[in-house]
Amino acid sequence: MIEATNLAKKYGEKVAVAGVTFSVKPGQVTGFLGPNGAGKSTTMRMIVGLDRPTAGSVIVNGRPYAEHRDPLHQVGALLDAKAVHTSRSAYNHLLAMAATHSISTTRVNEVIEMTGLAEVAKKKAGGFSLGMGQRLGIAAALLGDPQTLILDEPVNGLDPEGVLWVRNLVKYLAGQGKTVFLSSHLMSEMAQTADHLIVIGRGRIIADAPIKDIIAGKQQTRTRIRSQQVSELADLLAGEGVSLNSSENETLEVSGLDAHQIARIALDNRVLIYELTPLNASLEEAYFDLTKDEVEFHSHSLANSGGPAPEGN
Ligand SMILES: Nc1ncnc2c1ncn2[C@@H]1O[C@H](COP(=O)(O)OP(=O)(O)OP(=O)(O)O)[C@@H](O)[C@H]1O
Repeated sequence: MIEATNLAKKYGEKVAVAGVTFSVKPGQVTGFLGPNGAGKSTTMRMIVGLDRPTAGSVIVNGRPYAEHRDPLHQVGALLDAKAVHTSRSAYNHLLAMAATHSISTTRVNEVIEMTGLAEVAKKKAGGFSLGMGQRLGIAAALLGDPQTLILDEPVNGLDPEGVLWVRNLVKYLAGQGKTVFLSSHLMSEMAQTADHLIVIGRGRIIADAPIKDIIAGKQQTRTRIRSQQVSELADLLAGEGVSLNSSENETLEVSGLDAHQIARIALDNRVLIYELTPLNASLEEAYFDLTKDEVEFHSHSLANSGGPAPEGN
């Protein structure tokens, strides 16, 4: 269990975290989402005592991280996968960690197996690919079989098999009653992994709810229609509160009317429809809705910038 109370961090005049109160509960996967610079890493770093709060407090499993006598058994964290001795092998890196925390060599071998590092364990970590580095960081986080796991962008750089593995691993650990807190920018992945979400923007919590409620909170559901008479149908459906979008031939996306209403109008007007699909709002849409005013670093659309620079110049 992680409990933050009015937790705040300023770097000089820059407010990175603006006094957040939340709890991350055991037995479920809690996702931590937010735009670049929103304060996710800073919050995670404060949880494990790597950054000192400017105000407020955070406790893990009942006490501040630094007050635990067996920290690796309490909290496993992956915060910066590059934070290893580059000249040490993965095996020796984990062995050194284990030795200073009374963890057996058997457990070192176990986490190496679990994370798929067996073949490269004796190689220098400095030569690892991004994905291998991530696996080593996850191995280190799991070393003490901790009650609470904090993973900052754990799937960054992992191949599809690795992404699936992390998803299954964190779900399994949550199922064992552990507390799992992870950040990711991959919405589809988060949607499949997390039970609960905390969304942060400009250092403030903007949502803290079960993921299904966050997706359901996206107000307008859309329906996709396919028909050879889309323009006729569009005229029939148009009205106040209805929005219509036709991006493909014979296809119309409608919001403001449900599938039943659309079917009724089509039938009454003898318009033949060959597809009528309610489109569930995605986490990505809900996320964009929630964070649209909170993005610090905006990208420019390709349409405005004239597209990407041509290659080879
Ligand atoms: N050591 C530091 N010194 C000064 N400012 C910092 C420092 N670390 C973070 N910040 C600033 O604090 C804010 C929050 O940063 P943080 O890294 O926590 O965001 P984040 O949500 O993890 O972003 P990202 O998704 O890009 O990793 C940003 O504006 C960042 O520039």
